[in-house]
Parts: sequence; structure tokens; C-alpha cells
Amino acid sequence: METSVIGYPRVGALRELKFATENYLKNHLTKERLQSTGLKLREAHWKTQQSNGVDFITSNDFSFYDNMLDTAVLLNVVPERYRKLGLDILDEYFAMARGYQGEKGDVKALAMKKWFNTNYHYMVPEMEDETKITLAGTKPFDEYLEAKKIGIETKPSIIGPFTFLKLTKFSGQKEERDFISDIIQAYVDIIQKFEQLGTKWIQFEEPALVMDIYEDDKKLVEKLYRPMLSTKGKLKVLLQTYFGDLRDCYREVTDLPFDGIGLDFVEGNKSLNLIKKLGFPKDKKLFVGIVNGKNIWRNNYATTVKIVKELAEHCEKLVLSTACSLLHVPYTLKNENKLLKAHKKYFAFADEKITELSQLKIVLSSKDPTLSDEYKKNIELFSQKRAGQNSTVQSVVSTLHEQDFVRHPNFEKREKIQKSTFDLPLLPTTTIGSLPQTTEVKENRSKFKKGKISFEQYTQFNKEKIAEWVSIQEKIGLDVLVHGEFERNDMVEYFGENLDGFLFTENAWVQSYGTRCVKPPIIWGDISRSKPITVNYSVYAQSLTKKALKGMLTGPVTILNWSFPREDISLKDCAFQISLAIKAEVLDLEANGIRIIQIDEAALREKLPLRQSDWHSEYLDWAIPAFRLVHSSVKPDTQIHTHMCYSEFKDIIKNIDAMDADVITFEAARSDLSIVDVLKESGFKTEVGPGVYDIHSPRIPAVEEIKEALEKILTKIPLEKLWVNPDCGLKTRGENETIPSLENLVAAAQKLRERVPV
Ligand SMILES: CN1c2c(nc(N)[nH]c2=O)NC[C@@H]1CNc1ccc(C(=O)N[C@@H](CCC(=O)N[C@@H](CCC(=O)N[C@@H](CCC(=O)O)C(=O)O)C(=O)O)C(=O)O)cc1
Ligand SMILES: N[C@@H](CCS)C(=O)O
Ligand SMILES: [Zn+2]
Repeated sequence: METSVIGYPRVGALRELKFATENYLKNHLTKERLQSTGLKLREAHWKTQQSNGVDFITSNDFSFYDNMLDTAVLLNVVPERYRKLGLDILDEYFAMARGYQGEKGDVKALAMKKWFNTNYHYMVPEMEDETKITLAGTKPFDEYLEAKKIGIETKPSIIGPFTFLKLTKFSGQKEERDFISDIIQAYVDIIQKFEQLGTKWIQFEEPALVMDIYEDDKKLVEKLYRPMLSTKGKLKVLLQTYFGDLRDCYREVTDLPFDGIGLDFVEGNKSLNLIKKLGFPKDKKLFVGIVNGKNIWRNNYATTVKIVKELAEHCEKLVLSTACSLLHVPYTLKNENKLLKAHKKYFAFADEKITELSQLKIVLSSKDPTLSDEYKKNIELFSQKRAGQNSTVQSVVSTLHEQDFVRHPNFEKREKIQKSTFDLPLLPTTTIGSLPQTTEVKENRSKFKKGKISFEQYTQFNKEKIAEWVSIQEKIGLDVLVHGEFERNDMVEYFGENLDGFLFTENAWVQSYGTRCVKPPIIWGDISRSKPITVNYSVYAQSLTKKALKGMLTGPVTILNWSFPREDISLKDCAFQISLAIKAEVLDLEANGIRIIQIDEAALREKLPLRQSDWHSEYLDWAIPAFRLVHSSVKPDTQIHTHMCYSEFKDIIKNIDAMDADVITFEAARSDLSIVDVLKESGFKTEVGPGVYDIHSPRIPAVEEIKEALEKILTKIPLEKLWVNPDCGLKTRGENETIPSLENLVAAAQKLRERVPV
């Protein structure tokens, strides 16, 4: 039996690529040094997989920013505004990713969106009417040859044409169908080029096939792949799907002349049944996605062996594979010195997952898999009961009542009460919470963690920073202030560190977008709060100003979705446990005089099933209540805000309104304010702050630009419902970018207020 890895992480076990790229972007590192860091990482990654006996090692899974962006550049899908800058290829690439403001021009970045149901974000390709799709790059070929040079035959991976088209934005009059013949030709050229290079296998990634697929899409798949596959000669083609199953198009896909098809048996609930019911073509290899690429718990060998045995009855050629790219898990447990052995043995990061693949290969190749040592050890591990139970929390969750999820009085009454309590101007200005995490802010935390400074010194620094920024915010003229989140490494990891039931890591970084990474905490046991978490800093910050200052919390669904969740209890129960802990924090903030509390639910959509038919039964029916439970007991004049970013909101907008917050801020500028139409059409009741500028770009938005955005929004949203704020938190920005941007935001709001008759 062979093994395959769909993709390997790329940022470096110690985030080498992040630091090199950020230094290059600050002009602290040459292009050559950046390129050589990339090459070293690629080689190391291939060798790790080779030494673990992986048979299908992927190339072109590396990227300096994002694979979707790489594919766009490869296919010549580069909007004219970036070409016009006249930059070299790499800098043009970064301009698309981050925007550009300099001597050559001023352009915004491409839109950024969540990659299916993960916390990874991709750059949205933009097709203009003038775009001519053609094979315009050499990256996949170059990287294939690099691996070959060191003696490793890889399967190059490229986002497939179906997924590429489905995730692309068409900015002109032309539509998807106008680009089909060109995209086919470009992919034919890719196939032929690999054929010439003597490549054995190529992988097309098509996660969009696990979404709801209708007749038109099935026809499109056929239209794209038939001609592509007719030119493949000796080259073998693997169609790799992940994040779900192919229930809508299984027959059509298996009828196409692929040489291998990769299916997901972790998230693909129906994959096994599809094969049992409809069979699997004898001439194709089935790549069995069985090692979870998104969570860090060890693979259960008994379950895997059972599934593989069942599959073997229907398929002749099986290849064991990861269920998706390992991009979504950290590199290795080897760099975790603080996790106890007793905990570590339950986990598998990317490298340990590769070891699991090689163990499973041996286990499954033996006559009786159940007799092998590795199998027995694994059975033993899964038979042990883990510590970490909290019966009080379990019993509170089990006795929750309908009324626990309802806030009184209703929204309309609260809105009136709050308008008079807060007496804010029209178009109140605010920010999303975090303020620049400068080198000093990070150093302060790092010194405290290493024991170089005391808790008092650490806290004192944060308080000084808060005081400095309360004063800056007042000077800028913002109406509702924030304390700045200087004490937080991350909005989820921080709460994980302060709640019972979580474990944390030292180096378990996972890429979220571009050079930015997160260290998701691990949910080990039942979750509870033993002490107030944010009250001291919030109360201190509020004491410095007469203006309202928002208490800042992360919501239960987001804490759950951006952690590595347990697999032994339901997500619903786990979410409710977190709700109760955050609810206690909300009530403490309120009791200590904090009158506006923001409960971020940036990841609300993340675990929403990719298929609409599964939404309610599997997710929304507990995710929305989980949020309502957190704020249902606050007073009518306590204003509850929430915030969301980088997701598709359109189809769940009514559910978002049903969260029953008083105000919601959305990321919008990065996706062309498309949310505004949705808000209007849905009759959204909650007050809203669609972000008026993109915070992931170093660009400083001009007053006029923000004013225009606001004017556009005001054609759809009533003036008295509108808040003015950036897209998301400002932690990734420098102070020199943040202050002028916020000054311009306040000036834009001011100009519009002046036009309103009193
Ligand atoms: C808002 N978003 C978030 C998402 N997911 C989260 N879990 N959190 C989010 O805020 N998803 C959607 C969006 C966009 N995604 C992100 C993700 C990550 C960042 C980000 O800025 N990440 C930082 C790391 C943050 C952190 O944990 N910092 C730690 C450690 C800092 C560190 O590296 N220290 C080094 C020194 C290096 C240096 O830079 O000086 C050391 O100690 O050796 C901390 O501050 O303690 C990143 O840099 O990637 C933003 C948006
Ligand atoms: N309060 C958080 C939300 C990010 S989604 C922040 O401002 O960083
Ligand atoms: Zn956000």
C-alpha cells in the first residue's frame, strides 16, 4: 500500500518564511536571501517526507503568500492596476497580496476570504474583461525540477480549474463562461509541460466539488476536464478533493478518465457509502483521505483499519492519504518542551501524521493488522480515559433552558434605551479592538514569559500602553474607545490560557494568511472560568476616559473554532461550556461599570457545513444560541457589540441578526462593501459598522476614499443605524499607519455629519 500527502506546511517549523518575508517587505532582506530561504524550506520539507517513506510527495505546495494567488499569477489573472505599477514579478505579486502605496502608485490589495471551513485565508483572484487567461508562469515546473534535482520525484499540485473559477471574482461584464476555453487551454499547457518534463503524477486540488453541486456545475466539470484529460499521455492525473464528500457529483467525477481520485473520509460523511453503493472504477487509484489534516489528535487505527478493509472490498488500488493539506496543523511535537508526555502521546502534528501514515502502511500491509505492535499501542491509547472532566460544568450545560438564550427587552426597546443612555453622535466612530502590537508590546510579553520581568513590570507596561492609546484615541476624536488588547498574544489563545480545560503549545504555529500565524490552543477537557480575565485592564482603561470604552471578549463559537477541539464530546456541548465561561466574564465586566461589551464572533461561519442542506441540523441550531447564551442576562442599557470578518455572510445574514447583538461590525472594505446590499435586502435590524478601510494593507486610506465608502453605504443603510470603523483589529499595523488612518476615518465621519440637517 502506498501513501500520499496532499500538502505540507510551508511557513517553517520556526516560522523562518514568515520572518524572511516580513524582512524582505521592510527592505531588510534581499530578494535573493528570501528566495534561498524558500528553497531551503522546500528541500527540508521534501526530505522529511521522503525519509518517512511517503510515496506521493507534493511540490508547488510552497508559496510566498498564498497558493490561490500563485495560481492566478500562473494563469495570467493579474488585474491591470497591478501591472500598471511596473514592478518586478515578485513585488507585483506582493502588491496584489497587500496593496501598494509608494512612488509607483496607490492600489488596494485583492480581496481576502476564508478558505472553505478553515482559518486559512486565500486571495480572491479577480478577472477583468480584458484578462487573457494563459499559462504565464513557471513556478510549478521550477519547484518540480528543484525536487528532482535532489533525487525526489514529486507530484506537483495545482488548484484545479473548477475551484479556481468558483472562487474567482468577475469584476467586469464578462462571466465565467467567457473564460472557459482559455482556462482549458492553459491547463492543457500545464499538463503538456509536465508531460515533457517526465513527471509521473500531477494533482489537481478541487475542494469546491464538495459544496452543493447543481447540473450546471456538473456540466462545467465535464467541460473542463474532458479536453484536459484527453491530452495527458503518460502523465497520470489525480483529482484531489477534501473538506467533504462528492455526494452530488460522484458518478460524473468517477466517470472521467482520471488516474486517481482523492476522497475525504474524515469530513466526507458520505464518502464510504458512496463507494459501497456506487462502486469505484477498477482502473483508478483511490486516495483514501483518512489522516485528519485539521485536528491534532492521533489517528484511531482501529477505525482506519475498519474503513480501509471495507474499501478494499470495492477498490483494488488504495493509497493512504492525509484528508486535506497539512497546512492547517503545526509542524512537529518535537519543538514542544512544555507539554507533558502524558498529553503529547495523544497528539499528532504534521510530522507525526506522516509517521502515522508510514505506520498504517505497515499495519495494513501485514496479514493480520491487529497483531502489529503499532496497532496494539494505538488501541491501548484510545482505551484510556483522559482526565479533565468537570461534572459541575457538564450538569449546568445539560440543564440549560430555552429562556437562558433570550435577552429582554427586545432589540427595538433596547435600541431606544441605549440611544438615550449613550448619547453618541450620528455615525459613531470606533475601532475593532486591537491596536498595534509593536515590537515593544511583543517583547514585553516575551520577557514576561521567559521570566525576565515580573508580573508587576509586565502589567505596568501594558497599563502605560493603554494610557498612551486612550489619550491618542481621544485626540483623534473617536467616540467609543478600546483598551487595545496589548496583553493578548491572540484573541483566542489568550482566552484559552485563562480558562480551565485548555492546553497550549510553544511553537505550534499554523498559517492564517500571508505571513501571519496563530497558535490554536488545544481543548483538552471541560471548560470553565475560575477567575475574571479581562476586568482589570478594561476597568483601568475606562477609568482614564469619560468616553465609553468597550470591554473586549472573544465569543464561544470563535474560541471553539480557532482552537483544536476535542473529539470525544460534541462541538455543541463544548461551545455551551465556553459560553458559560464567557457569560461570567460579561457579567463581571457589567458589574464593574463597563457599559459596552464587544463579543467577537469572527469565526462564526467556520464550521458551518459547506453544504446548505446540513446547516441547521449540524451547526446553526447551536452556534447562534451559543452566542445568545453569553449575553442574555445583561441589562437593557448594556450595549452588546459583535464583530465578524473575512467570511461570506450573505446566506446566513438572518442568523447573524438572530444573534441579537445591539451592534455588529463587519469586514467589508476588503470585499468591496458587498455586505451592504445584503444588509439592506435582509432588513437587518442590528446596528452595523461595515468596515470602511482594509487593515491588512499598509496603505493609509484618504479622507475622500473613506467618505465615498460611507456615502455608498448610506444609500443602503439608515443613517441612525450606521457606525464607522475599520474592517478588523489593528494589531498587524504600525503606529505610523494606524494614527493617520484613524484620523482620516474620523474626519470622513465628521464631514458627513456636517451635511446632515440638525
Ligand atoms: C483576526 N484574525 C484572527 C484569526 N485567527 C486568530 N486565531 N486570531 C485572529 O486574530 N483569523 C482571522 C483573522 C486574520 N488572521 C490573523 C492571524 C494572525 C495574526 C497575527 O498577527 N499573528 C501574529 C502572531 C500573534 C502572536 O501569537 N504573537 C505572540 C508571539 C509573538 C512572537 O512571534 N514573538 C517572537 C518575536 C518575534 C517578533 O515578531 O518580534 C518571540 O517571542 O520570539 C505574542 O505576541 O506573544 C503573527 O506575527 O503571525 C493576525 C491575523
Ligand atoms: N477584537 C479583535 C477582533 C479581530 S477579528 C481585534 O481587534 O483584533
Ligand atoms: Zn476581525
